[in-house]
Amino acid sequence: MISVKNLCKSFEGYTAVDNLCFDIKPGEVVGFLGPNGAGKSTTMKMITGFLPPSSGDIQVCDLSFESASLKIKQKIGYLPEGAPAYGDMTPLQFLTFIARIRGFKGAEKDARIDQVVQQVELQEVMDKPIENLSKGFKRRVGLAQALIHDPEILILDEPTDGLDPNQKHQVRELIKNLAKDKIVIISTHILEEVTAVCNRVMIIAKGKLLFDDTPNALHKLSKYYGAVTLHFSYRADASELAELEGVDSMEEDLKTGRVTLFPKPGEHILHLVTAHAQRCKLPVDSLFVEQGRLDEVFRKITQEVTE
Ligand SMILES: Nc1ncnc2c1ncn2[C@@H]1O[C@H](COP(=O)(O)OP(=O)(O)OP(=O)(O)O)[C@@H](O)[C@H]1O
Repeated sequence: MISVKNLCKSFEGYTAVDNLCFDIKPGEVVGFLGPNGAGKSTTMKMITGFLPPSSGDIQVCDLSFESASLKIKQKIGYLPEGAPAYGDMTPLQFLTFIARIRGFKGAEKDARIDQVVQQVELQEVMDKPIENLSKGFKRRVGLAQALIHDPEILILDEPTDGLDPNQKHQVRELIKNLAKDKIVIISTHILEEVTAVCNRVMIIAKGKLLFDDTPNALHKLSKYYGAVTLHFSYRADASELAELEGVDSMEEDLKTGRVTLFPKPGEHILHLVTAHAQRCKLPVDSLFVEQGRLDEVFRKITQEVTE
């Protein structure tokens, strides 16, 4: 369990983290979302013990950094932003170095290294200098060092930044497949990532916590949640759709040719829209219920404090 109370961090008078309060329980995969400079990395650095808070309290598994800094650090695996590593070492040398620091020796050390190398699929680059590796492999080396001691808590700062779509998918699968009783905190700029891997979302802007709930609750804040969007194969008169019972309003995107129908509160309009489209033989080539648009919700939530 991580318990954060009234956490603040200032840099020469500038408040980067402003009175954060939250608890995180085992099994939670938390996505930290926020614009550039929101305070995500600074918060992560304080939870890992890398930076001291200006004020406030952090407890990790009922331990505090003042009295049990080392014990806490043993429980945490941390991938800092940019996955820093010693570039002239090979992954084998780097992971051996980290494993020793984490207290592993002999056969146990070798077994831990083998396990993480397989987990993040580093086999083919183990003897190449890290500085010569692609971004994706560098990031995987960073993940491997964070996982080497099988920590209870994993803190990953932008783990998929700069990866290609296949590599992003692999890292997300890896995070999803981690033991279900771990705490995982990831920071990301990719809104879809939170729905892909997280079961809790925190949105931070200007150091303040603005949203803390499930990805589904975030989707529900979108004005598009539950709306029905159609596309016609050629231009057609959609005005009667706006008159259907249960439809509150209609939005037409002239660029894409898409028509979106917004339901009245509490109404489900899919069956009405499909029935009308069939009856009037509208040339519909796609029709779907919107899950909510995260970019719109993110803008709405963060604009209030950034304006
Ligand atoms: N060591 C430092 N000294 C001075 N200011 C700092 C320091 N570290 C962070 N800041 C400032 O604190 C604010 C929060 O930075 P932080 O890196 O935590 O944001 P972030 O949400 O992780 O941003 P990004 O998404 O761009 O990585 C920024 O304005 C940043 O410039």
